[in-house]
Parts: sequence; C-alpha cells; structure tokens
Amino acid sequence: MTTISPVKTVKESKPKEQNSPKKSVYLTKQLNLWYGDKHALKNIDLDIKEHEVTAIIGPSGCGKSTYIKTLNRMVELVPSVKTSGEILYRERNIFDANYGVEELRTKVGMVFQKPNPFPKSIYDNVAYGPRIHGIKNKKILDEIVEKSLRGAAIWDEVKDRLNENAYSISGGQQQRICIARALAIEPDVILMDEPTSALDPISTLKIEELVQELKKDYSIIIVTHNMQQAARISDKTAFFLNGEVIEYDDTDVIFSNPSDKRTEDYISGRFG
Ligand SMILES: Nc1ncnc2c1ncn2[C@@H]1O[C@H](COP(=O)(O)OP(=O)(O)OP(=O)(O)O)[C@@H](O)[C@H]1O
Repeated sequence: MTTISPVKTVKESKPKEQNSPKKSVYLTKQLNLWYGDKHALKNIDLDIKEHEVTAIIGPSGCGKSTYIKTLNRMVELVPSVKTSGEILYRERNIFDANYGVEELRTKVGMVFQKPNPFPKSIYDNVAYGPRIHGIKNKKILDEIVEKSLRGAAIWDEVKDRLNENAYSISGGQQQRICIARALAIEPDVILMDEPTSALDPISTLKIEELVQELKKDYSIIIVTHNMQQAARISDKTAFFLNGEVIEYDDTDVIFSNPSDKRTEDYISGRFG
C-alpha cells in the first residue's frame, strides 16, 4: 500500500508526551446533525485533547466543515439545522439552553479558508475583538495588537504599516492578520477551516510553522484537504466519510498503519 509518511519538515520531532494525560478540550458524544432532511453528521464520537493539533480529513462533502462549524455553533446560522447528541467544551455541553453562544466564541477563535480581514487598518483588524469586549485604553490595545501580531509571526512584517488597510498586504500576510485577530481575544481553541488552501507554498509553510508554535498555548482543530499537511502538522487525525468518523487516532498511525480499509484507500489516493 502507498502511504504518506508523516515527515516533520516543520519540526523534527514532537514534544515529549507529558506524564499526566492531556485533558479533553472538546468531547463529542453521539453527535448527529441534519440540514433539513440531509443527515450530514452521524453519531460522531471524538475526544479532542488540549494543546494538540487535530486534523480533520476526508473527501469533499463528508462533513468536515459542518463539524468544525458545530464546535463554535456557527452552523446554527443555517435555519434548517437540527442536532442531537452532545458536545462538551471543557466539560460543559455547548447545546445547553443557558450556554451563551457569545461566551463560547470568546473561547473559540476561527480562521477561514479565504483570508477575510475587515476593510480596516491592520491595527483595527486586530483591535476589533478587544474593543468589542470593552477595552478602550490605547496603551492596552497597543499591547494586545503587538502581542497578537507577534503571536501570528507577522509583527516584523507589518509593524511600520499598522495604519495601512489590511487589503494592502499579500494573501498569506492577510491570513496571518486573521490569525492575529483570533489571538487578540485570547482564545482557548483555534478552529481552522482549510486555512492554507488559498495560499502559495511559502505562505502555507509559514502558517504550518505557526500552527506548530501556537499549539503550545492553544488547542488547534484544522480541516485540511491536504494529506501531507495533516501528516506534517497534526498530532491526531480524524478521517470523515459520508458524515461518519471512520477512524481517529495518532496521525502517525493513520498515515502509516490505519486500521480501516477505507482510511487506507483514502490516504493512498484511491478516492476523494
Ligand atoms: N447549508 C447547507 N444546507 C444544506 N446542506 C448542506 C449545507 N452545508 C453543507 N451541506 C451538505 O452537508 C454535507 C457536508 O458538507 P460539508 O461542507 O460539511 O462537507 P466538507 O467535508 O467540509 O466538504 P468540502 O471538503 O467540499 O468543503 C454535504 O453533503 C453538503 O452538501
């Protein structure tokens, strides 16, 4: 069988496993989701750990985006959506009636497929979330903006152009501004929906390196069509097919010794 070896171009080896077991950041139990009659997610069980990069892979239409948009309840913007089951974020069910969606979204940032900065200055893009949360003090905002841009590995490139429109920089830089904008609210989790699919290879590599850095402080869940990318940057991989999780394991295992024939067929390029 042809397999993709999990070559670590970004870092040569994974950090040593800690002695204590990692905590769950998201525990999904028997999640089902329907768009009207379309049963898009079927009995999903996934235990996603903190300070790991979890990759969601699978062919087009298998439910990857739907799943990560369920994690921050963005999917509820589609009126026909119905769900059953539970998603525990830090042990609280996000579907509980008294769980405010705004509260959840202060903990969970999201980065989309196409860089989507606001038509504002670089500074105002990053300061946007903190301002919404009531921070007005210029010195504090300056500090947050610098820290977030440094965290997104783009400070040096934009520090002299903070007042320029975010559209004036390259797509790869815009994507890092979007990551900085997500970091500015000090999230716990960052959801990434194919964040490099619109980027050139060098910008892609920068984002991949950044993801490796960010997992020290955040938990990252990334949807990707790019299996080499999943193999390079993730700790765990979930393979979705037709709305089901077929296999979820250490990335090394998924790419070198999957237990399900369908996973093997997918990663060796036989379909999808
Ligand atoms: N708003 C919607 N209304 C109805 N059906 C939808 C909606 N969004 C997605 N679907 C359907 O749900 C299924 C899962 O879609 P989803 O976008 O989650 O897949 P995906 O794995 O992310 O696909 P891709 O890799 O192409 O982005 C598909 O059959 C899709 O057509």
